[in-house]
Amino acid sequence: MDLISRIGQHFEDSARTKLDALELLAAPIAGAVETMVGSLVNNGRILACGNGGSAGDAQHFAAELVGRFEAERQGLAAIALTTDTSIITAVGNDYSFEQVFARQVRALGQPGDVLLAISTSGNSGNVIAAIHAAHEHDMRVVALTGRDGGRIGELLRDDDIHICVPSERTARIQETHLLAIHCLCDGIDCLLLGVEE
Ligand SMILES: O=C(CO)[C@@H](O)[C@H](O)[C@H](O)[C@H](O)COP(=O)(O)O
Ligand SMILES: [Zn+2]
Repeated sequence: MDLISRIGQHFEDSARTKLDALELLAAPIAGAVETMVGSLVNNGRILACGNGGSAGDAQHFAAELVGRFEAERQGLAAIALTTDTSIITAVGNDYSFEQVFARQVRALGQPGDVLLAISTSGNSGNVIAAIHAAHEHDMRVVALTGRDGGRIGELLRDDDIHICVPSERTARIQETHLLAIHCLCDGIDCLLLGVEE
């Protein structure tokens, strides 16, 4: 396949994955918006974590809450647990890489806060450990996963929210995660500000 055809295939696959996911994901995304707004209006914070491309997604989400998405509003309390290389290297070096997010959840998380846990496989050990830490702190979890949801899908509680992209391909799952993140940002603004457009 030549490059132009490959690129066309990526565009088509990406668009199809997103459209196919709509029916399955609209309700959990809406539920996640309500969960996050419920936390934010009660002085809660959203902590976000993930590895690789999902670390970028965690930071993207936090930037749009602390900064802004499309509407002008006050900054909202979100922290990406992926950005402080001193914390990540110290915890990874002194404890284990599995603890790099959990340690931060235990240090920063308060009851009523929300953990946004992002993993395309649903099997990353440090994201799983962060979910356990969040549960210990009476935090609810919004999990963005893919494939069959992996181990994360099995450990979520009834009041957590699972947004599981029905695809087997990491790139497609990540692309749909970004769409879901923008839906979260838009929904949060909509509920907080009554933004219609
Ligand atoms: O962005 C990509 C692949 O598209 C990679 O950086 C990817 O995020 C990394 O391999 C992650 O370690 C995968 O972890 P996960 O999504 O399975 O939790
Ligand atoms: Zn990627």
